[in-house]
Amino acid sequence: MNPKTNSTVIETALSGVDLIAQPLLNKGTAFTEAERDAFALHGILPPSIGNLDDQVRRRLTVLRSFATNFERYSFLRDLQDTNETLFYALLIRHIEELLPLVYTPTVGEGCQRFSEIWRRPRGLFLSYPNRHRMRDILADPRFDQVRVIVVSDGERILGLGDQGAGGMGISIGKLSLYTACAGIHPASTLPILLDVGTNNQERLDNPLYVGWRNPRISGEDYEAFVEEFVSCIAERFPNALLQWEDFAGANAGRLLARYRDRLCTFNDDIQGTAAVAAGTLMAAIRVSGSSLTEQRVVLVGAGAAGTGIAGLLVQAMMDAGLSQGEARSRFYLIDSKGLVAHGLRPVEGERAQYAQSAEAVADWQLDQAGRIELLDVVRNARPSVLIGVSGQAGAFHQAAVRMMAEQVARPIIFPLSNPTSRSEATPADLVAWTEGRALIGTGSPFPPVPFGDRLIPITQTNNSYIFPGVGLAVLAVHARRISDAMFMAAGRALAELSPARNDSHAALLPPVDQLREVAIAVAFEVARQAQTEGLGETCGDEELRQRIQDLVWEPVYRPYRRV
Ligand SMILES: O=C([O-])CC(=O)C(=O)O
Ligand SMILES: [Mg+2]
Repeated sequence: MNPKTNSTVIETALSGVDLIAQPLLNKGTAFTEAERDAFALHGILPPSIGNLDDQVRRRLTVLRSFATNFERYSFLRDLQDTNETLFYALLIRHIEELLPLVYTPTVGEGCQRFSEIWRRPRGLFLSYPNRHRMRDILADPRFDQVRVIVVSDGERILGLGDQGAGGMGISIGKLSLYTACAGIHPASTLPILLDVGTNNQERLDNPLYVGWRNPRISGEDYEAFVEEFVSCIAERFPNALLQWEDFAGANAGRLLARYRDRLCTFNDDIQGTAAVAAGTLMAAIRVSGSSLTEQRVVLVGAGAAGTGIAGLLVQAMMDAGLSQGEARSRFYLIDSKGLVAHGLRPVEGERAQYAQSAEAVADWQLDQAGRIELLDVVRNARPSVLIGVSGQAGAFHQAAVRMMAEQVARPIIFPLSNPTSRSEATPADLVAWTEGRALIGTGSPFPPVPFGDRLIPITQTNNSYIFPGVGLAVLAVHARRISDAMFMAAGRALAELSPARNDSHAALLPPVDQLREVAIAVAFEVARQAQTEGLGETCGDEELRQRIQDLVWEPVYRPYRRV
């Protein structure tokens, strides 16, 4: 194996079915006559010799013929495990059509039904019963080139909750985007699922379930297991990037805080979501003609993503001149117990920093349960920005959105929960309730919404605009750590690329088919920030551009030489 990044000739000792069985080396019908001679492939392959273009066309035709997106997802997963070059060529050339299959929303169903379609191993399952073998499992020389790892414990998959071992689907999907959007070589990526059991009774009762059939371990056992995992990763991959994905709220924040100074690591749901929300917000306020420091932000969902967004935006407001106290007072966090405010209820954890004071809400209306709900927050706080990371479909209800639209000319509304079924509101409703004035960003993709004689584009405000570029930056300058300022740089770089800069009717973020250009621009700014903070190797801008470019792997068939 060991194909070198973009090297022209690949040397391999494999031949015949062994060569074809390697997804990174397999070319299927595109093996040439000379290669069929040299690698003993005659007879194994049908006689017609094709090429990548033919293969992309053929697969696309088959893909489109399926009845459901889940079948398409499953077909693509199979293709990834049999011919990765073709998988990525297809994905990159048809990214707008395929991204929603490989990633949100369909990846959600892919995780829920993971056991049904499990066929070939991809990535690593590190299960609790195997905890003493972790070091040995990771020692496999197949992983020598690994530079980017995505790990999940499957407890909070998108807004779909605990999927146990099915969470592997999310680690695989995220890493596919590192390759599709940033050109990170597939051989340098490793999806990992920490299988610590599941509390999802449907999974536990399902005879097909492939995970460890046990309730989740928690407390000290869980902490010790994760500690062992991190120690093994730090030892085996001292220069790799470790991305935490879809851990449940309390674990997500705590693990990030514990490990962010020990290795090069970040949590995508906290920091990636925050950066894309901040970048899209900066683009939106330019359209609305207001400034960041004037915004009043209501956040529905006060878990790790919510406090991550608040944290980054508070910092951005402080960079723009507000004091910390002033900046924090602009935020209204709402969780399942209503507004997070002192005097009304116990307030603890990260969210306490953003709790409104008892005086500020003294004469606000409480509901029968003694809570302050969204409608009363909107009535009293008069927000200009409403962001949802709650996983609750319908949380942005008509009365609240209509009231917001009476109070501000261009309400900025981002229902960010995934997949589509968990979006806090549909863009069509938001457009209708605000007479087309809302500036909308959604976590999952939505089609444009017709309004009067125009079509309003709906911006997909998804982490995929951020993390691929962050990964590229880390590799380009061998970053040792990842700071919040690096995510701020990513958000700002993204805002600079907004099509709405030149046309206020355009989308807030570039279209999905420009994700590769976005990743390169984001990588450059993130890498420079790492250099400024002394967290990565320094070099001039020209060299940095070249380093980034040199990392970008293209899915094309390269010639092979037998060794
Ligand atoms: O995967 C996505 O689309 C965004 C994300 O991290 C999440 O919703 O957990
Ligand atoms: Mg996530």
